[in-house]
Amino acid sequence: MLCRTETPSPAARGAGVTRLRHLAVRQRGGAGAGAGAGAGPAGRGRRRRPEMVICCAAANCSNRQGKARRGAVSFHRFPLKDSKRLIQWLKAVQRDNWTPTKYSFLCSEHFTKDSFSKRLEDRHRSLKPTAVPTIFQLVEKKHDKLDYVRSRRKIARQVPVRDGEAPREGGGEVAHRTPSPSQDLMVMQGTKEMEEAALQEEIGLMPEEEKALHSQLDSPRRRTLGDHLGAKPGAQKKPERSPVEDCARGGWAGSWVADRSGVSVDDFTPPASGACKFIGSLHSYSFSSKHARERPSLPKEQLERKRPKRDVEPSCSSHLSGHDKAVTEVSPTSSLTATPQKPSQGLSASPADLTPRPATEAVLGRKGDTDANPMSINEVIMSASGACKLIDSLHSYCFSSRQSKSQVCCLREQVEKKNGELKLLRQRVSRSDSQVRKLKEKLDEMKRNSFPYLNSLISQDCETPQLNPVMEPLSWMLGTWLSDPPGDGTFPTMKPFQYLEEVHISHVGQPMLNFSFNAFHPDTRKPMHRECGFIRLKPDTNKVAFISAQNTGLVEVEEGEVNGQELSIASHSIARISFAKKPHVEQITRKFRLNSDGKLEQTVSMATTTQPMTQHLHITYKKVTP
Ligand code: HEM
Repeated sequence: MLCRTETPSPAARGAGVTRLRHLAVRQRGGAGAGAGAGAGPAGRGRRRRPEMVICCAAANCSNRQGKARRGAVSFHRFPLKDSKRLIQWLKAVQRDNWTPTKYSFLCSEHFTKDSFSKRLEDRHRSLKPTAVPTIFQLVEKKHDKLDYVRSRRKIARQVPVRDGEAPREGGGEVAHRTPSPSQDLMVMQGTKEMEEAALQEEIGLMPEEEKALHSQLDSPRRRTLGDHLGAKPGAQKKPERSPVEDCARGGWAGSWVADRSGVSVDDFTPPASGACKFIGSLHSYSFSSKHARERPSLPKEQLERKRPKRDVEPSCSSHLSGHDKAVTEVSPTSSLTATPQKPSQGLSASPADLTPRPATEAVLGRKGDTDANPMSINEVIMSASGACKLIDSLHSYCFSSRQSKSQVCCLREQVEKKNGELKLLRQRVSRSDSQVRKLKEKLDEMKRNSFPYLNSLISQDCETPQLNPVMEPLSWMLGTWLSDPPGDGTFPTMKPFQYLEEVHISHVGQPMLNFSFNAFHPDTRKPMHRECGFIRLKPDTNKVAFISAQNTGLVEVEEGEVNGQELSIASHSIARISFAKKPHVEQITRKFRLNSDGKLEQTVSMATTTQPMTQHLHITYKKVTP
């Protein structure tokens, strides 16, 4: 008897043993199993299916299918996909080290009347979506495990093993199944890390109280999984908790139920399949809701494609292998009181209330389900125990998908970051270009305002025009010159003085030179004497005309000759303003010479009305522009 009563009173233990007898396997054609109690017309096919008897998982409750008047007691699945409500149920049940599976039921006696939404004509009851069991006869826990083990050992001796198969040591509940070594490996490896990661993620979102409950559920799973991982190779792995296991408390009867050896409490806690069960019961909620709800009828080929390629499958897959083998040998039309769900049903449907149904309906599915074809191996795997397997597949797929998405997100972030940086750079360059454009426009505007003539005329042709050939003999005078050293001023009527002077001699392509002489005080730099005018050459001669206007009101023309790099001229005509200061100048002579050191030298002499021709100025200039 696999029943785990919290308080194994003698009566309860006796009831448990009695219930265990109902676990006898009913396999058509199975020598070791008698005719199934529920075997009906549906059980006449070539394949065999296990029979199951629904029993209540509540402690100290012996209700099972068929015990009471039909319809008097209904059985209801644990809300495995509704983690909040599941926790409420588990709190109410108060079973230690126990995890409900899809084959775990509570009978209607643990619910108040208002927990049921309706009572169908066929006496099936339907729980309200929010229903939580509240009616329990809780008992003390002492001796629980010991009695439980005792009862189980007793049951194990009573349950036949597979047809023609010798009892095995350490076989676990599914004694009649013989997984192959490769199938055994499926429980040894898998997606434990994935499950743990996802588990932690989910638990991390839970309130502390829920975490504690999860921890309570998680603990045996880990221990058992670790034990199995450390098991010797080839040893039979604990199968997924099957209907038999879940019925251990209340009287499951399944064809694979047997325990040939002494078993421990762990045998009835989620074994290697625990991780999967846990996922199936709690953690799978999110994944199944995400994936299965969106794709409730995920084709098996698609599932196979999405399942990670590896030699072994995680968690409950080990016994699934054996289960697979066993199931393929049983009749597809065997009577099943609790119908294995197809993948779509198992994942998309909410934890369905399950009251005993006719065998035919159970095999074919719910009313209206016309899929009466025998299920394939994969379907069966995903049916009888395969919710976990399917969840694992989805889980793994989801996890790997998450990883891929994460990588994609990382890449996308990098690309976006690069794009962002590039965009900023473009903006900066654009701003720079714009600023340069604006500055240039502003500068042009200032030029137009400050030098309207240049802009309108001279600036249109900035290049210096070629010197007119007529002026070539005087080309050595071209340029800007600065006094170096300061000039010397003298005259008999005045004290000697010094002065600074800047000279510009240029041309604009015309047959003449333009000049300006600007004298400044050497100390104060204040402007002093200034004059400007033109120098012309008579074409094809060395005759030069010097035309000057001075700021003193004197206008004069000097003429002379250019010989080499020396120009000697003397006043030809002098005019002045009517109010010019006296003494008036009457004659002027000048001499320009380009010295060997590159300096320009000028000497000015004059005669006034009071003084004979006497040197007034002597100065040398250095050239400051080409
Ligand atoms: C060809 C050009 C120049 C002529 C024809 C000229 C003519 C004269 C004359 C007629 C006088 C008056 C002399 C007197 O009172 O007895 C004079 C004075 C003077 N000149 Fe010139 N001068 C010339 C260039 C310069 C230059 C380039 C300077 C430099 C700063 C200069 C500075 C002076 C000074 C300081 C005096 C004395 C005070 C004055 O009367 O203002 N002269 N000049």
